Amino acid sequence: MNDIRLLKDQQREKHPGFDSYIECMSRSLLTGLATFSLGFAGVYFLQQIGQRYLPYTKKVNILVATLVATGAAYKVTSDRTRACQARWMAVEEKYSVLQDAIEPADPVVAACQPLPQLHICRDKFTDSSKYKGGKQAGKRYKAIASTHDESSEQDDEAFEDTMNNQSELMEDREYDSVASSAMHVTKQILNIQHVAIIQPYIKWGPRKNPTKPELLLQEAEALIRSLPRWNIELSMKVPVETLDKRQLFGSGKLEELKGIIQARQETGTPLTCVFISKGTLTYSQKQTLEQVFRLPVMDRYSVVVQILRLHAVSMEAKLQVALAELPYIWSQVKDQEGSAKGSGRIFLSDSQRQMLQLRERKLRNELSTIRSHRELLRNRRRQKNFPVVAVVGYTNAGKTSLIKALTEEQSLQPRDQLFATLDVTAHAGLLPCKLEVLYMDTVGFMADIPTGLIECFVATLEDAMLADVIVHVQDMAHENCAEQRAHVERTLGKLMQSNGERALSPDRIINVGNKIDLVAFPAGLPVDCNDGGEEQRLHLISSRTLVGVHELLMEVERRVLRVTGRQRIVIRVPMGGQEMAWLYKNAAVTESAADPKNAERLLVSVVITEAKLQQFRHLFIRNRS
Ligand SMILES: Nc1nc2c(ncn2[C@@H]2O[C@H](COP(=O)(O)OP(=O)(O)OP(=O)(O)O)[C@@H](O)[C@H]2O)c(=O)[nH]1
Ligand SMILES: [Mg+2]
Repeated sequence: MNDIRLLKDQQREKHPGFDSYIECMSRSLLTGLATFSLGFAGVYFLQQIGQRYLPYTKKVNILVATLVATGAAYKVTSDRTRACQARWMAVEEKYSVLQDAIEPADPVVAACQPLPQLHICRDKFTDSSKYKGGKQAGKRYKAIASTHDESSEQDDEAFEDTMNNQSELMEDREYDSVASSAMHVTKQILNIQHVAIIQPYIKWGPRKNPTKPELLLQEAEALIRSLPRWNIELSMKVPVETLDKRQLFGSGKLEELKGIIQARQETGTPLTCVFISKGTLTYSQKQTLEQVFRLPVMDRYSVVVQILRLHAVSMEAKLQVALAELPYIWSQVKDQEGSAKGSGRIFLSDSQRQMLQLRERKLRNELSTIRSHRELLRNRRRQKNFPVVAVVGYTNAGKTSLIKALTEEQSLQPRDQLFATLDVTAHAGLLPCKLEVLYMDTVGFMADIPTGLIECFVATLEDAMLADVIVHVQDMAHENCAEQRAHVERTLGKLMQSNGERALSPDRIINVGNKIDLVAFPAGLPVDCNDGGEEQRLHLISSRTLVGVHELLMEVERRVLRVTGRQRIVIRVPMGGQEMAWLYKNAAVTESAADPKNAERLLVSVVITEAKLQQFRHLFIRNRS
């Protein structure tokens, strides 16, 4: 059964008109069958009447009726089948015309190998809703998130319905062809890619990047390695005067690069695309470079989109990626229109523009529905009074690994890939005092990612910004640790400001230096990573070997209790009284033992907020006295 489905999917992939063909053929067969039945019934009926006047037997009647009905059915079916074929061809033709209209007109570029298509199924997350980490974790999270009332279940059902509608947006062939032509990204990445990476960098001047070109190149390589089956065949850094030139590189440099790529094509594995590690290439830069290299050219934006598409598991992440693609396509359209020496060919037809506008509206609507659901979940969490600890940091710093170490949730799968986590997910964990907290895993930050791309993910960080405590994970083994830290702090600060959230007080932030197992201590520790007061102290840990994780857990407990105004106290309560039930409901009971001085009383250790403690006093202690 699966094979048939796979075969059908392959046909659909190859022939856009496949669906209409199948539909048409089924209808022809049904019409043939109906004609046969009607024809048979009609002729048989006439023959029955004629029998009165003609000397035919019943057998002859049936024979004649069958012959006439078969003839009629054959005629109708063959006519309809021909119509079917014509329609199929028309749909195929329409798609090929559409492709021609948006593919580069240059025959050389058109002859470039198409980008690969990979069917990759990832299952890092257990569910498309707001938690990950296996059945058990799912259950725990659901228990935490749910208020057990009917209205919340109805909300969830309505939400599920909305989710089903959203899949339509994901299956839009017209959009897919526009996106693949504008960004060279494909919906399914199938084949092996052989990539040449070129890292342009400004050698001097005010626009020089503070990060060393070697590190920029390393990051570009890490981006490509995040795509399975994409192989790096060549990688080089190229100095440029400015990143805005029409052909990006000077003419001499361009010739040199062309020579290197050509030589490579003739001797080694043929390249399938060139990745220019610049945020966004303008339309004319891309056109020029594609013509020179005779290969499809991708920029950081389109490579990141490809990675995001691969890692987006939940519907929210998929919608966000879909929305993140639109600014890029529009910017290419704008560039092409603005370019005086444009080829004169229209990049997008009017109907395609309308389609993009409509798509954007729909995506925004769907996302706002999801966000209100997220807010609902957040409110439920607040009602339940669980402290929330958000884990943030540069991509690949080890956020997911740290949560795995803190919660011992085995099903979490950290991966050595950039943007492996694309959903904000919650994971329950216990502090040493037995207080339950929720750790939020978040999307990683990255420098030199165009704002349009990241903006769509900002909303997912809302949970992080509203968290009680923020754990900022830094990769100590990365050469660029200090710059990465500064980038995360800058971005977080900006996000807080633009959202009007409470300021990011140092009290709420715990700085964690991860991967110390990879660092030769102490020389490997960047000097500026450990300055600042006690609050900004860097907690050195290894999520892999678990060194320092317990101490970090103690620190998380200390901060959570302080920031949320909770305290650990021991209360003496009567055995079997209302007090105990009240405490279980309103505080975290961490231990209870019989009171050695009074057999009728219990000593209960609780973690409780000041407000709840006042309430307890008011309800029970004052009444007693
Ligand atoms: N040696 C070592 N490797 C680590 C440590 N922590 C994480 N890693 C590795 O670093 C890689 C990235 O880990 P993740 O936990 O997925 O990182 P992340 O920050 O969640 O990454 P994104 O979700 O992609 O932003 C994985 O290969 C981990 O195994 C550590 O303490 N030591
Ligand atoms: Mg992660």
